[in-house]
Amino acid sequence: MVEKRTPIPVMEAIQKVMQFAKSGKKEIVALEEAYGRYLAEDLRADHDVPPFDRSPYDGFAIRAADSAAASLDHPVEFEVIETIGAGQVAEKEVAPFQAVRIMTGAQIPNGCDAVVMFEVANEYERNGKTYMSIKRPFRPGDNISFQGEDTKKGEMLVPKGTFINPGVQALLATFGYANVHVAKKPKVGIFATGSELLDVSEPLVPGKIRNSNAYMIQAQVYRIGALPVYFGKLMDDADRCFAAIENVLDEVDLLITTGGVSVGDYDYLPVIYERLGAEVLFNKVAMRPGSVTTVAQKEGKLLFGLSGNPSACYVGFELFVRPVIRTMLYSAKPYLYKTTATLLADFPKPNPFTRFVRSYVHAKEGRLYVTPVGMDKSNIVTSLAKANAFMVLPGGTRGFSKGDAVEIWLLENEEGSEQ
Ligand SMILES: Nc1nc2c(c(=O)[nH]1)N[C@H]1C(S)=C(S)[C@@H](COP(=O)(O)OP(=O)(O)OC[C@H]3O[C@@H](n4cnc5c(N)ncnc54)[C@H](O)[C@@H]3O)O[C@H]1N2
Ligand code: MOO
Repeated sequence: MVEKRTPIPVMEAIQKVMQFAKSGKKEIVALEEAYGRYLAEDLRADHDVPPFDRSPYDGFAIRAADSAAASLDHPVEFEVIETIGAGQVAEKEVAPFQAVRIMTGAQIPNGCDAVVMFEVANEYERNGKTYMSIKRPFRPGDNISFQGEDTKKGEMLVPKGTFINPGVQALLATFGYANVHVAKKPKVGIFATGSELLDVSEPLVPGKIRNSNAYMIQAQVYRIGALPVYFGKLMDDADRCFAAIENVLDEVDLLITTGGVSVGDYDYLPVIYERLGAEVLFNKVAMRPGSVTTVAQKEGKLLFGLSGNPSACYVGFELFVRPVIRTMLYSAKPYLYKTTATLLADFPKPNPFTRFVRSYVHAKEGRLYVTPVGMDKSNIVTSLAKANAFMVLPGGTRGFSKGDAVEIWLLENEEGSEQ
């Protein structure tokens, strides 16, 4: 007799898994190697940026008060006493009605409090001296890039868990972080199970199919910033599966298997979890696809038994594995980014279980629209290639119609959600 499994709600299943999600290890990398990693420490500004008042334009630094009487009819004249470029500091004291020729990025000379752009000044020579005149007054602070206007000392720069994108990279360089603490990439072990599986380069023979899950899961692992370790495929043989899995368990931070979790004669994962002495957290979830997703833990290490069916496998990864890995990478928002969109086609299927429909989301005139892609069955591969989101239809609902507002979870958004 085949055991009868009781499905648990998706959110409950996610919570059960997340009880075992904890922050991962850290390592130090050189800033130039840090792109694409996740910060493992909060970074605060240890100085102001800009670190001094500076000129945002090429022009003349003046004392604004001297320009008060300037008008079209009565220009005010300044003697230009020196020139400074970015990286140089003025050497002379600026007296009333004197100016310093200043280039973009140079420190504002002591006593000066405004910059006149070259374009609005008239520069000329007289008796071997340089002068410039202006035809309007300037206020203190005009055309000054102030110390600390970007960031003040002590402010939070980037919290831990931040994805180091080119902008973050620039910020870290600005503050002198030549080396940064990043999350060590969790090692994710992967086995594909099934005697029907062929390698990608093998020709098709009757009854066999190519192993697509291994490649898909490795890419999903890379996409969220972890390191896949593919151990190959396993035949449907309980003893050999057990030995292979037990053998690698110490080497990885978590383990994913695909296939073999349903109730068929060759679905050996339940047997293997038992032999390993692992606690099964659940073996049936009220979701489609991926209802057979099984998760077990052994001494806190999570073992994800994802479905063999490609779409079910994909969904199981994004729902259960992703938030665990993102938590290991210090993210406070480890879940797929959630928002709503307008449905562009009728979706008449009823939803006894929560349904995750592989969909394509696009924006038009400031609104998001969602279209289901391909067939909505768990063995379908083509829909995965077109999907950039899941349309999430709650369990217990009937069909949905074109024009309905529906929940969507974005697959390619770097920013995640808290829940
Ligand atoms: N009597 C029942 N049968 C099934 C049930 C059920 O509740 N009662 N659930 C069905 C559902 S839903 C799903 S989903 C599948 C899940 O089966 P498994 O996760 O145990 O996976 P397998 O049986 O090993 O394979 C399913 C399917 O996927 C193909 N496959 C497997 N591995 C790969 C791979 N690496 N790359 C590409 N395709 C793969 C495999 O050939 C099968 O066609 O069970 C239903 N049955
Ligand atoms: O687990 Mo199956 O994927 O519900 O279709």
